Amino acid sequence: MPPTITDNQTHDFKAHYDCAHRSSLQDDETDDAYVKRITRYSDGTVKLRNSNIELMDQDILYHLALGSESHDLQEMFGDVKFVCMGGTPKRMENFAHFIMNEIGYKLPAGTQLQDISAYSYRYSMYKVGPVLCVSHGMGTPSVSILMHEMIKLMYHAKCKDPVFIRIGTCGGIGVDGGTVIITEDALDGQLRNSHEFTILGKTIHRPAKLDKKLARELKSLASPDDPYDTIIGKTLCTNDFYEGQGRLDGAFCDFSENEKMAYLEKLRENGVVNIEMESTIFAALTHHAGIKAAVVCVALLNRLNGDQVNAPKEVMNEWQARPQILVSRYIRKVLTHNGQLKALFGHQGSIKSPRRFKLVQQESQAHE
Ligand SMILES: O=P(O)(O)O[C@H]1O[C@H](CO)[C@@H](O)[C@H]1O
Ligand SMILES: O=c1cc[nH]c(=O)[nH]1
Repeated sequence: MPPTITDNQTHDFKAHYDCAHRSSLQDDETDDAYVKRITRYSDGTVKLRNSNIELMDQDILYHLALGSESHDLQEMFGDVKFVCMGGTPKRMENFAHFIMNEIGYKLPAGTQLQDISAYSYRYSMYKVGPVLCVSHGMGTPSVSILMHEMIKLMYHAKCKDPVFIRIGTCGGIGVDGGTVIITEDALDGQLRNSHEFTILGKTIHRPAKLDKKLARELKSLASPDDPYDTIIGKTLCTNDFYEGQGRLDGAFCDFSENEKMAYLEKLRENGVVNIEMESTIFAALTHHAGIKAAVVCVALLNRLNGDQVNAPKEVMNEWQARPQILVSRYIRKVLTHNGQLKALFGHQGSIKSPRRFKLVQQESQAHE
């Protein structure tokens, strides 16, 4: 059973979590080995931490418009290695076109990229060989629902060791608009490195841990030739864009500009470099599922200078391509290392290709 923590214990959740968790370990078992044992079969395919699912005749992934009986999920998704997520359907469609070009993937003759989840009218999903590109909407509830269904999809499809990456936007703290930020630790509104869940009326916390090695690997793929900075730092995850992020320009505001600035300075002193709205739930659920994950966002503004997102549309489109370029370098690197890029797609190429993004994006917009 996961640890249960009551309200007055939340300050001590880490000790409590560690204690409950340690009691499940077998002799001499490390934490990593324990998580691997309960979340992976011996061949690396995803194992669910919920035995109810195995007992069901069928599992309907309602918000994806897919089902374990209505679709051959293993045939459709069994080769997926990377699940890339971001807020908007358009961003993920653009990314699908971009990554298709980057890995040289060819769709079967006469076919086009299609939104697999179109009939859910909730999320959009595109598949480009081993890469799934999925929109997750805004905020915790939307991401949480998607994550449950994506993790179950990985299980039904028998995917081996998938990597999940959120490709997002954020407000920077002391960093210029256009800076790419890789999350080191995701913090909640009270600066705790966990996500708070209310389950059966009880408050529990799950650690919001991302894969540090993956974060460093992504950082190493930033090129000195990139005309922007790529940094690693802590990310604050809030439940709101306006008051929740200390903005003065919401429909309501009961704090002063001085109070706002003192709060943002406090965040900065705590190593927070950006604010967005999905990182803790994304980190907590991937960690709980034993899935390697990262969050890469681009800052749309420096919150120390203001609240309004007012960069021109073309500038913002170019900024939003930056995390996608970094993630595509990573995907190419992994596929190249596994010999898959050449074997699957007969294509090697270079892993640094920011200029190509614009072309692919323009082509995809021309198809709208
Ligand atoms: O750009 P995406 O990934 O949608 O994410 C960010 O943008 C939204 C707010 O504008 C929030 O969901 C925040 O996390
Ligand atoms: O300031 C910002 C910009 C994008 N997304 C956020 O959540 N906050």
